[in-house]
Amino acid sequence: MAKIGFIGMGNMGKAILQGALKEFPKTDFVFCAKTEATKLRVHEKTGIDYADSNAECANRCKYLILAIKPQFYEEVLNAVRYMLTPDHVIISLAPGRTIDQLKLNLGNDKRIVRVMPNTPAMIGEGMTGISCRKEEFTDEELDVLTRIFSSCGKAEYIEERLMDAVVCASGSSPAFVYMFIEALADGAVRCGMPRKQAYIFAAQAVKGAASMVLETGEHPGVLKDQVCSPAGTTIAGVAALEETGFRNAVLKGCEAVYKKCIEI
Ligand SMILES: NC(=O)C1=CN([C@@H]2O[C@H](COP(=O)(O)OP(=O)(O)OC[C@H]3O[C@@H](n4cnc5c(N)ncnc54)[C@H](OP(=O)(O)O)[C@@H]3O)[C@@H](O)[C@H]2O)C=CC1
Ligand SMILES: O=C(O)[C@@H]1CCC=N1
Repeated sequence: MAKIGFIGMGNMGKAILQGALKEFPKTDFVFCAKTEATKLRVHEKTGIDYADSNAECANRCKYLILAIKPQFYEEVLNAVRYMLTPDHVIISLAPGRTIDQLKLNLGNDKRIVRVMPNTPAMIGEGMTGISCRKEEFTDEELDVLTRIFSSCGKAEYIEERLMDAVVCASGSSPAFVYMFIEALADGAVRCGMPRKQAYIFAAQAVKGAASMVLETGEHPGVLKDQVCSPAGTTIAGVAALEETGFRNAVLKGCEAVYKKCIEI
């Protein structure tokens, strides 16, 4: 099996590497980062070999994962461009960068995969959208891609036009959920619960509710109705949230994410 290379070992690079190490032997990996400090830290922790430069990293792998922030793309692509061949599988994590834009930059003969993971990948509970022109890839290559991203949670192939929606639904949304958990815990603290305990109760409620949606396959509205007793506590809370435009606030958040994807 050919090598899997990472350029960037921050939040997402480390999370994907951690998952993929369960699927592939250590010797299959090589990485590069900007600073020596990151290279040494990751090498000491994982035993994975690192490259001296981004170009060397690209030269030593077949699957190249670009785990850098979008603002560093130009710099990194300029450094690796002449090492990339049509045999490389180039995997971009950047929101908003289309396959066409990347091909325009790197050459039409280059094969690009767009993925949108999320930070729960760090604990094997990620959700990743994968998009590529499948006809450009062999079954073995598609299998390797699935294995890499399934190793850190769920992974699904989607049409590229849905990539910005994936950023809303699962890429950025963990931040919204953490804000919700924080707010729930504030509410419980206000009612007298110690803060540490409040985070556990709130987070477990969110985790349990999410698992109910996934495991029962029920419509979220039906599951909500099961919690609301007539003239009970929950419906009083639901009514208050609706007054403040709770759902609309979330829709507005998603709209802002979507707009930023287009702009970026
Ligand atoms: N964080 C998230 O929730 C998600 C992020 N993404 C996408 O994933 C990508 C990576 O994001 P994230 O992991 O959060 O970013 P981080 O800032 O956590 O990590 C970025 C990494 O890139 C390295 N880097 C920066 N410049 C260079 C360079 N010139 N050459 C080589 N390496 C470089 C940094 O090196 P060093 O450590 O040495 O500074 C660092 O290891 C982005 O495109 C982001 O949009 C996608 C989904 C979710
Ligand atoms: O905020 C960002 O741009 C990245 C993409 C999705 C999550 N984090």
